[in-house]
Amino acid sequence: MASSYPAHLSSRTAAVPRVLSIAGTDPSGGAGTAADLKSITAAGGYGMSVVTALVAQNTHGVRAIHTPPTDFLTAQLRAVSDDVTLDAVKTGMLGTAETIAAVSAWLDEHQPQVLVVDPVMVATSGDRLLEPDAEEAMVQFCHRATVVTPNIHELAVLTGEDCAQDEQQALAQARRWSAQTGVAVVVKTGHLTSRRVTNTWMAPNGTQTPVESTRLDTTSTHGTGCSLAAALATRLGRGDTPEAALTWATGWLHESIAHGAALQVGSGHGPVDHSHRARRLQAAGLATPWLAPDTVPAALESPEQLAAVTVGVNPSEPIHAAVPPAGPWTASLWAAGQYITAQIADCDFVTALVDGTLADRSFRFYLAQDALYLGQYARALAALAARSEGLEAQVFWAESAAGCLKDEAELHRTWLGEGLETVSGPVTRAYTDFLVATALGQDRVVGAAAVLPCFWLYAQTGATLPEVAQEHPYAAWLGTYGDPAFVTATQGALAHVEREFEQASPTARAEAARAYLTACRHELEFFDQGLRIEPGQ
Ligand SMILES: Nc1ncnc2c1ncn2[C@@H]1O[C@H](COP(=O)(O)OP(=O)(O)OP(=O)(O)O)[C@@H](O)[C@H]1O
Ligand SMILES: Cc1ncc(COP(=O)(O)O)c(N)n1
Repeated sequence: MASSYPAHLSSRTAAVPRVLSIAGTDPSGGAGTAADLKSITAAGGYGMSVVTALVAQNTHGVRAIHTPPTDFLTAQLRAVSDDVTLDAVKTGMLGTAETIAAVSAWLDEHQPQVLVVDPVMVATSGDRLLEPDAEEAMVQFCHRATVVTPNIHELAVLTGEDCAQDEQQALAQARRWSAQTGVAVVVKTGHLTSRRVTNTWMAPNGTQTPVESTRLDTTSTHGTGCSLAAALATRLGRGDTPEAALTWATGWLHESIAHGAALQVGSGHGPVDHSHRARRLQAAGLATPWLAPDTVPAALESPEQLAAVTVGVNPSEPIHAAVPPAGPWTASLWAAGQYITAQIADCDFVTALVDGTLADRSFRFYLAQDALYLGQYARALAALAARSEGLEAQVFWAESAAGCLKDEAELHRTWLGEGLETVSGPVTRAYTDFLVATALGQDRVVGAAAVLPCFWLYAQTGATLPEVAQEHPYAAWLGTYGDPAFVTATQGALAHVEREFEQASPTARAEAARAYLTACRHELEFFDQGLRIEPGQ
């Protein structure tokens, strides 16, 4: 693949690439220049915009198009290029043959290193955005591109063939056209009906790099083509390889589409949420302490005092514990931690795992971190065994530690194979360091409370998972949650924590409650980290 890509591109890196969008407007903010600028920003670039046409449109469709004189278009283009070095240019709606000619004339003098052409012809609403007599000019214009991003209808126009009926036909059309023109094509199957949506980078030498994602059942797809092309231009302008750039753009767009409906913008085909990832990562990066100093009283005399602790927003209905508490102390731990149990059940990672839309890379990262986690969790359990006095407790924690190490080995054997990630991410490391330090260095009740959420919340997740079809991509993994031996182990852990609480001092109990709530939060972070990795690196 690298051999089919101009060498100067893969050797360049621009920290914040300067990216120009040349496109039409959408005052409702979902497509055109608005989508491009949001996408360029989301992809890590500095966005600039030259307007080809003013389009009166919203989520229902186009009402009117006003095309400013081409002289004015040229003036805009020159104003930018006289002053700013461009790392990438993306074109969208060009509208008329005159506009295409003006942009072509400017490109003759300012050929950028990356030119992504989205050959916009017809909007999602069915409205034409390119005059019919400009189609041939658009086809010729595409020859200038580094890569073109047609949907299957536009690909048919480019190639002069009938619209592809399936992905193989689309790939074959793109392969022929790319070989003839020397221009790469991103073949998009968004307009087909298969469960997977694949964006494939087709290089002129016929090399194909497919990037898979899952089809989302949503009407929030206004501007998806614009957004994909603008994000792709930005990542290429940054110096990413085509594979890395397309993987990033596809993964980011998937998240943006998935959360588009929540924006509640318009009543037609709504926009995608370009900023969802940025907002999510910003929230994940906040350094606010998880527990305010006075959340848990300094001493806990009774379980009722603990049950009354409120950390976050509790669910309106109390959550039923699939593995019941072993007594009043563990019942009050459950009550105090419900706000986080609810968040785990609703978190994006678990939701995507269950509906099958989780990216394979995120899943594999999670598994690798899980194996690393188990190796350290076993140490925390072994520390509890070493510090326990009664034989039964000693055997229970030691057997749990051994069970963990067996599970870790099994994870490697069955799921991970050789040569996968062997370094703990910061989220895993923070959790395991906390567990090991607590189990070794604090009162035993505190260590026992800290290791409990891993038993209890995992068992809860397992018990509340819906049945999934056999062809579900993660069916086999989801099946492992149902292991009855794990429920028995959780019951054992609950019984020991209950006993430790009964025997502990009020101040040690308070510390143990804090450790339990902190570990619950670590559980949430542990799932969520799978969505914080950078795709396409
Ligand atoms: N329902 C969906 N589920 C998941 N991803 C989607 C969906 N619809 C679109 N996409 C993503 O958006 C990309 C572009 O969408 P599409 O194939 O519809 O292009 P387009 O027709 O050029 O877009 P537009 O209609 O905005 O001009 C797809 O390649 C895919 O990555
Ligand atoms: C200015 C402009 N450019 C492109 C599109 C295509 O986007 P979609 O097909 O999603 O409506 C659009 N509607 N408006």
